[in-house]
Amino acid sequence: MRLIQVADAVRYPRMTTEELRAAFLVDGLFNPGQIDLAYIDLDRTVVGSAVPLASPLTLETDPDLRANYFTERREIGILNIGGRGAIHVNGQAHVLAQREALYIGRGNEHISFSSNDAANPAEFYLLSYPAHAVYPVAKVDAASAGSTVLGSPETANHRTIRRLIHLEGARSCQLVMGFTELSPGSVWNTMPPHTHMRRSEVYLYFDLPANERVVHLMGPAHETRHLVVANKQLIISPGWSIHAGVGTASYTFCWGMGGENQVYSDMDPLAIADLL
Ligand SMILES: O=C(O)C(=O)C[C@H](O)C(=O)CO
Ligand SMILES: [Zn+2]
Repeated sequence: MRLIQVADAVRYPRMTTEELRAAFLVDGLFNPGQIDLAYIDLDRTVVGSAVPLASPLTLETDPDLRANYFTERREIGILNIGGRGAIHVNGQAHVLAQREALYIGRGNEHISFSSNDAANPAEFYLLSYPAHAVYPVAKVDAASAGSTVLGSPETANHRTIRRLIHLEGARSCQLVMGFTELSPGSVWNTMPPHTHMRRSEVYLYFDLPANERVVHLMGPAHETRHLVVANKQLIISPGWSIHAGVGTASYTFCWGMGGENQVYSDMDPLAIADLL
């Protein structure tokens, strides 16, 4: 498992583009026929992907976790961004269509992934944090997701936020997870921006055409930087950083958070005019 060491707010202003990308951007996920995992030293986040082809893939523990099995002390949120597939938890199959999610709580020893059609494989995105208690395995489909429409076409930020794992939905210890769909013609996410020192956040950008990019903004309001992000790349956002972006085309992104407060609306809002 790769280890990613995130930079702090003091070191961050002097970092080069290459250093910023190494500390805050994760790529190389979603390899066909593989499970890929990365451990981030911020809120002990594990991100990963599973793309099963003809044979199922089993989620093994990793020596770095010093755990007998992956969810011995962890919970996982999983969003399928590919074709139809199934997640098998202790022998029970949970079928997930595209954009459906599964919460797996602590204490589930046997987890594997399969695709219905190897030619159009499921692409499971995994986001995991330590868990202190057991919450039940729960599937979340589009109909049961909480949704909020924000922004407007005039400001190119019209979008639908879909909350999958949260206080009023599938319950968890610290994970809060969902995805945001940009409406056709809208390209801005999370603008005006916010921070939340109580939680770090991870953004996985997807459904972005191969030659298009998202210019992701990070940093404290008075010291912003950008990261140019391609499809299926992921951004790590510490509590002190804004997380917003503008695409050269519409896209979708999965957001997920870990920390000590699961209230989605617990944000410290910033005005656009505060940004430097
Ligand atoms: O477009 C948005 O606005 C978002 O999706 C915001 C994220 O959900 C977020 O930052 C939650 O803290
Ligand atoms: Zn946020």
